[in-house]
Amino acid sequence: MENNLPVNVREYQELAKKALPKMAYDYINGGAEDEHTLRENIAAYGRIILRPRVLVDVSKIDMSTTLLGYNMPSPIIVAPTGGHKLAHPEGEKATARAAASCNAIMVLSSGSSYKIEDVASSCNAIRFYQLYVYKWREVSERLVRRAESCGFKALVLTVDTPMLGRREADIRNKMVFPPSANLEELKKINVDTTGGSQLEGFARATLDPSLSWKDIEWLKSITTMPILLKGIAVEAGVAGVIVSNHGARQLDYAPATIAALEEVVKAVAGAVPVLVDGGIRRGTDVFKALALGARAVMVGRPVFFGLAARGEAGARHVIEMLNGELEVAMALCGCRSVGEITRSHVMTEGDRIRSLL
Ligand SMILES: Cc1cc2nc3c(=O)[nH]c(=O)nc-3n(C[C@H](O)[C@H](O)[C@H](O)COP(=O)(O)O)c2cc1C
Ligand SMILES: CC(C)CC(=O)C(=O)O
Repeated sequence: MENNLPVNVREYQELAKKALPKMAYDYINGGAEDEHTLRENIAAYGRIILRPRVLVDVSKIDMSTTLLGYNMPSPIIVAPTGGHKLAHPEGEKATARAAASCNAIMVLSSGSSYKIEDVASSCNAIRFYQLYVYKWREVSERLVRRAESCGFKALVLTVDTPMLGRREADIRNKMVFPPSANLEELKKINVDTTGGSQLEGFARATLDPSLSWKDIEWLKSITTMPILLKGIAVEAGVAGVIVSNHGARQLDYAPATIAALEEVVKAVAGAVPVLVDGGIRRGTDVFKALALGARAVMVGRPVFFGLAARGEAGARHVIEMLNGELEVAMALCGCRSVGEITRSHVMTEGDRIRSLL
């Protein structure tokens, strides 16, 4: 197999499907309800066309950028996804090493299989921590403090999950989530599993559905880390926003993220960086997101599939492939740096409709 490595993210997905038990694959791959948004997250990228420039000297391509003052060799970040032990016994430690070897920022999920401290000590890297707010604020507060003392550089507050979306495959499979090492103190909570998915029952029992704007102030009061809001379209005195629909796992019929990006970028008007995730499977997708105003992108399932198929090496290869594809896309579009990727390098559906009027 090592001589016959996958050449794109889709091939990793096929390998992951073969390697994983159905329950794990369905959990990772699935979306909410009709999975309309799940299909749209990808399809909407397909409707954006690139407009290349030629006869530009592209012998040197620089994909580097910055986020919150940190240098990144490329604008690709590993999105927070929970339960990496579902994919590999080394779980988030393997993912962290894969990201670190590419100098890519990884966002560690609140639902990680491994402890914050174990991931932090597994390798040296810039890491962010994704936070869920639990009904017991002190539980979240302790997580924030642990992440901060382990050297995590920013908090990614997920705001689209006051409760879990209805993932029907998980309900059918009676999905059981691997224990989250950081949430030991929530183990004793009574979880009602009559709905089918144990994860959904756990989320209902523990996540705080009252989370609202005022809680951003609370979070600021307990940490000096900058806060990025994930799953959102407005800004509230935070360090950045991430246009995300949680990989289409929460509200079905929410817009495809790439279709919502430009509007958010306009509203934020340069005050803070805007990131996007959901449906990125190609370097050209990253290029399109940057052209529409994203500072950086996050990828979720592709890295998870790489981890499932080939462990740390697979996760690393997925990041490398996406970087390589982005480099080719930039060269073939005549862009030598991310700063040279502009709005005029893409034609969206909206542009096409307007051009017909
Ligand atoms: C298996 C899985 C687990 C996830 N777990 C989390 C999580 O714990 N916290 C979170 O904020 N987002 C979570 N997400 C959402 C991702 O951070 C991200 O928004 C999404 O995966 C991006 O879409 P993509 O998978 O198409 O790249 C999860 C997504 C997947 C697929
Ligand atoms: C509830 C988390 C542990 C995982 C999550 O956010 C997800 O499955 O989308």
